[in-house]
Amino acid sequence: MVQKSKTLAAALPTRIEVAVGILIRASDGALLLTSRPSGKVRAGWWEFPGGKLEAGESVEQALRRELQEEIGIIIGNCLPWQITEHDYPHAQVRLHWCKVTQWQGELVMREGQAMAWQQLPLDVRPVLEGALPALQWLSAERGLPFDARVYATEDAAHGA
Ligand SMILES: Nc1nc2c([nH]c(=O)n2[C@H]2C[C@H](O)[C@@H](COP(=O)(O)OP(=O)(O)OP(=O)(O)O)O2)c(=O)[nH]1
Repeated sequence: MVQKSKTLAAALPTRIEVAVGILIRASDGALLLTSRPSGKVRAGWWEFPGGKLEAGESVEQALRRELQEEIGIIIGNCLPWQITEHDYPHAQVRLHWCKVTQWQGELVMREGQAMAWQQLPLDVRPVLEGALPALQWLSAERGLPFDARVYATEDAAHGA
């Protein structure tokens, strides 16, 4: 039994820790979505900006670094919100969701992404499945209905 558990543990892929920022615009509560750059898995799909934690980094440190590197802003706050997990064929991820309401600098898409300020329900498609729980909770917070089926469909048009 011991040997079997060890083998099983060795076979399980490591869960990847990801820091994700929900940027909320003060004037109207809009949410920032960005498209995944070419060269990445699911290129062109829409997501909230963020990325993987590097060794020794906290969620806030990783989010601060990723948002500076990818969209050119320096965040002023990082309010931990939810933690979710999702299993993709390419990776098993743990998503650390933070709300961000203050930042400095102009948004610059440094990896050739597209960006869109969005109200719920989102107009952009397709959206990463791993982001759907966050969209569901955000919708609930705003008293809005949520239907996961309208997101993440392969045949839906890209972008709005
Ligand atoms: N940023 C972000 N990642 C998400 C969301 N939903 C979701 O499932 N993910 C997943 C997709 C990826 O498997 C993982 C993020 O990894 P990534 O490859 O984009 O990270 P990264 O920017 O550090 O990229 P790299 O250095 O490996 O090129 O988290 C989301 O809303 N935002």
